[in-house]
Amino acid sequence: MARTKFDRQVDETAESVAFVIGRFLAGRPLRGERKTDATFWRKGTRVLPKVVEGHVSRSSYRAGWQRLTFRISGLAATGAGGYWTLWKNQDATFAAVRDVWENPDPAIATAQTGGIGLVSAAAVGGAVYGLATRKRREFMREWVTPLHEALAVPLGMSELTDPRRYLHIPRNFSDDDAEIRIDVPAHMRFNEDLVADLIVKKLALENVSFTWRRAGRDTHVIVKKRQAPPKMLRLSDPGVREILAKMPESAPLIGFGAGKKKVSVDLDADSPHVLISAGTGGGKSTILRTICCQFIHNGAHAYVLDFKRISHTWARGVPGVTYCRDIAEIHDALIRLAQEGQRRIRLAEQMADDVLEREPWRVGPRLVILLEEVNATMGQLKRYWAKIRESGDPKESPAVDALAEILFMGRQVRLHVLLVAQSATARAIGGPEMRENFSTRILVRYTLNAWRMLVPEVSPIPMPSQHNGRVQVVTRGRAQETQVLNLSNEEAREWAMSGIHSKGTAGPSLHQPPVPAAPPDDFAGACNTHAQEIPPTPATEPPASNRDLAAEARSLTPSPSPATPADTAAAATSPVQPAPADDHQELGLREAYDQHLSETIASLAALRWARANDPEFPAPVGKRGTAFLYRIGDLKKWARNRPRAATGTTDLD
Ligand SMILES: Nc1ncnc2c1ncn2[C@@H]1O[C@H](COP(=O)(O)OP(=O)(O)OP(=O)(O)O)[C@@H](O)[C@H]1O
Repeated sequence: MARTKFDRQVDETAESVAFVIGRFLAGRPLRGERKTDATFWRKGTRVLPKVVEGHVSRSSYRAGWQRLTFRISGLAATGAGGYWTLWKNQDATFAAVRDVWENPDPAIATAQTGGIGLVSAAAVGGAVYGLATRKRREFMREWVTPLHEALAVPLGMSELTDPRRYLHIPRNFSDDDAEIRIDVPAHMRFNEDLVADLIVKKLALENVSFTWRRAGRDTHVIVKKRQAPPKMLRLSDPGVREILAKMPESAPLIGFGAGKKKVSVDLDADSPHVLISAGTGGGKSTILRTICCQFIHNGAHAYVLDFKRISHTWARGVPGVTYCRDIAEIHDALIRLAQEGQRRIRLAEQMADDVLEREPWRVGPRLVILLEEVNATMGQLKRYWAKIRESGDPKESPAVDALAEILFMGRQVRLHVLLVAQSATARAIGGPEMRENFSTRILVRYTLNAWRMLVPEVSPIPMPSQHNGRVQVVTRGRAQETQVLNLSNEEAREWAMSGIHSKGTAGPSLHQPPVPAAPPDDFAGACNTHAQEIPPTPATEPPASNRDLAAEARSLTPSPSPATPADTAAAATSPVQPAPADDHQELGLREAYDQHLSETIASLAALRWARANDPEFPAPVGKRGTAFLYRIGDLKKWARNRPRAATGTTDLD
């Protein structure tokens, strides 16, 4: 008997139903098409090469038994639910349906209220979920997905494969004992070296080992750190003190990299300035302490511009350190330092190139400026200037300009800024071009945005480590993971004081003493009478350089001054000398400063600051227009008698 079309359709349908049931029970995809290499017992790790487009759902990676369990549970739950509502409680169900049918308004109102509640809950839940998974998404976007995109083709895998299925990368993969596992296809058609190279480059790894397993079905590679920097580095560790002592004068040790490799920053060879970017508690003060005490040990002079006032207690009273705590001091110090830089440039211009090359110390001793919390300090400097500036003064803070000027000065002037920023935005450091002046950058617990902004030339971004003291030191376009030498306050102090400055002499300050007769623009000459000579720096700095130390001998901070011979003479003679005739002159503050006080007071800004803040400041004796007039004799007397810094340190404590 001939089969009708209907019979054939029945057969085909029965066959399809049988297949679906078979697939259902076998835990295979119900549509029949296998998309991944998952089997009944094993989860899938990758999409099959024949699948070239379309979405591959998560369930496609599940093992057959998992799918079967899921399906049976689903069926059982549906069956039980149906039985409960439609069979066991059928009267109640029908009554409820009838009520809704006859009087739908309450049900609609409940649904509306419930809907609004549900939508609100979903929105809040979505926002919370978004925040909670932000780090994971960033991790996928920055490291896992790019690695997958690089590896899929070389490994002969479909690019549709979900990277999480075969790239097992822990979130803390930069930790010393972290282990990365990558499941690779069992076929032998890929190049191990190429794959290893891609992994190193895409995850920005250093010093890692690869352990391949190609035999059998569980084929994978394990990537682990072969050599990591030490977990902790202290001065008391064997050999560290000796290494520190042998470091070149221009290149203090920052710490150790992988394999105990010394990591240092050479201010003469690499970059004259160093940028340190770290969040609070990231170890900024430790890094500065470590670097700075080595410079002082070797004869440099440090200017600690510490708006927070207590970041570097180790440096208090250390010879060769000028500690500027309040904003007026920082303002003045920056201006003076820029002036000193200009003086050095002029001096360098007069020297033959080869002399400058051979004897760089001739321009003066190394001056290291520690600028803490640049973001906050820049803001304070601007506000301070807005408060003290008078009509006719430039709008921009001269101290901010002075910092920019110092940063642009070359390494020949031996003025170095160690600049610390919690978030070193281009604006905070004076514009994006300023970033170029820091060819050495130290980043700690950075965000990806901070890295992109500060180190755009190094990509991919190394995973930041949470380990205390673990930083990335970037020089010449290369990032080195480094464990920073952790010196305690006492050790840093001891190291700073055990070097050149320990030879019984105090370091100079930026103070200009109240002695007359120095030409106003001769910074060095003006200070010679005040500065104490620093003993020669062994090997690196011949004695000749020290004569220039007078150049720095101006203080911006008031504190009682021990009597140097010059000071004593000035102090002894000044009060008893009869006031010259012009002491009766009445002048505005600017004229008074320009004509009479520029030798005594660090800057016009300092004079204005004193007027606003010092209760001893002389009262005006008249007015010209809107400007107050002061008696010159009064101002000179006040300038002579005001408290000022001790020679060698401007530490107020
Ligand atoms: N090199 C290091 N080795 C070991 N631990 C370190 C190191 N550097 C910093 N730490 C740890 O981190 C802590 C904070 O360091 P530090 O005070 O230098 O950070 P900071 O960024 O200056 O902090 P803040 O912003 O609060 O001033 C230290 O007390 C120490 O425990």
